[in-house]
Amino acid sequence: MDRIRIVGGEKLNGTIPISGAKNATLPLMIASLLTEDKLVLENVPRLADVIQLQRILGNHGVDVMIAGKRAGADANAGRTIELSAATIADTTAPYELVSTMRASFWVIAPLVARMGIAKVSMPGGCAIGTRPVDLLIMALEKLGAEIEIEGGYVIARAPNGLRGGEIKFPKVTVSGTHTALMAAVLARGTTVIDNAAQEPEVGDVADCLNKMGAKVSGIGTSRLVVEGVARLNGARHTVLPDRIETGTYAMAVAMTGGDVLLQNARPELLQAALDVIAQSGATVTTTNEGIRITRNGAGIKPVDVTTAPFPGFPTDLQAQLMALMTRAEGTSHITETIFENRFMHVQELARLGARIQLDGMRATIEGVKKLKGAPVMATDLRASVSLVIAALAAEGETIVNRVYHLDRGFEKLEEKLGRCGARIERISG
Ligand SMILES: CC(=O)N[C@H]1[C@@H](OP(=O)(O)OP(=O)(O)OC[C@H]2O[C@@H](n3ccc(=O)[nH]c3=O)[C@H](O)[C@@H]2O)O[C@H](CO)[C@@H](O)[C@@H]1O
Ligand SMILES: C=C(OP(=O)(O)O)C(=O)O
Repeated sequence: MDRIRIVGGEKLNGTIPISGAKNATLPLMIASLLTEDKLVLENVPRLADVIQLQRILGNHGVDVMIAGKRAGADANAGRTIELSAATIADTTAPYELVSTMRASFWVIAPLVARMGIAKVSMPGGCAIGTRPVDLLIMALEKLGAEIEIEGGYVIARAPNGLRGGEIKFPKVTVSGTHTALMAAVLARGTTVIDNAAQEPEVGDVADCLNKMGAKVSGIGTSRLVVEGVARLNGARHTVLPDRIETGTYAMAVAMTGGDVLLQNARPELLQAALDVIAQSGATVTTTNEGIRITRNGAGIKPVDVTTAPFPGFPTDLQAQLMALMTRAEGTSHITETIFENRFMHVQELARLGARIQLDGMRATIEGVKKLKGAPVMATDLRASVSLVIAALAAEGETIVNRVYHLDRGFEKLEEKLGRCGARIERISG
């Protein structure tokens, strides 16, 4: 199993190119199931999750080509992928494939919308809470699907097709909104999705669906209106930049000090996080090329932050911010409101010398003068990268175990940080 070795203490200086967003790429790939024509996606990050989803879609009969080559021939070949679901070979998504990644459950919506039936294993994904799918099921039922749960599978049936309906989510859910959207685009009549997630990745998927001939309005707001159409066509779409990768590297620079341009990053995708980074004492500047983060000399200031759905501070940056606050000059508070068990990084950060107390969903972080390297274990995607951030500022060597978590969502992490002066390497095997 690969590990990452970091020797802390170096400032970061240089340029980090920001990849396409994982959390947009996955539902965009799944949207290919909605049409017989070719969907071409550009700026696709080469990540373990993307490769796993290629396998899952392949199982349904989707032909996936990467920059002109067949999927699997050269996983690192290109950032343009072509997905062609001319025929759907299989409407079942088996446990072995779905259990590793939560987003793969979302195939349920396009499959039932196009084929009238889908049988999908209950999902896996990051261990950050119970992560139920009741609201996804509710959305499908509102559009006329009949749902049965059997042997760990959700079976959705709509032999006569889905019909438009009113969906009001009792809480903001990204997965629920993706599911509702992908089901509604091929339903007969109008669907209204209230309290829809406004996360930029949802907007990106809705934009792509419209390029495919869907009629979605209200994009970027909490009320989406979808006029169903009989069929969708192919399209070409460029995945938006990854705001979580952007925020992660911004916090890494705020942690180590230095001066880094986050190339292709778009500030409007993470304004709440950039505001917090600025409050912490780093300078955030928007340039034509992206976002520049600098911290030279000034100490890290404590902050008080609560995670919230977009446009609030994202839960996917909570662990990284906590790592940054371990070195703040004073006491910080971070409250997690989205996932009930997203504090797995706390005990690992403690191995490096962090002082963090948990009281339910609220963490109190007392900044320390020094962190010291240690062996640590990655527990989930964002928790793992928080350990990298802490290690970059820790004295001596840190070994991060279970790096496969990082590989799910951070493309070329060692290379991107290494080019900016970090002492970081992957130890294979
Ligand atoms: C692949 C992907 O895009 N993952 C992101 C997505 O996850 P994901 O789409 O799974 O997160 P949701 O927005 O759906 O979940 C938000 C909250 O709603 C709850 N809930 C959700 C569905 C449901 O049927 N019932 C229910 O109670 C969840 O347990 C959670 O407490 O959005 C999260 C919140 O921004 C991010 O942290 C994840 O990185
Ligand atoms: C939690 C995440 O992913 P997933 O929803 O796939 O578990 C994430 O991207 O931070």
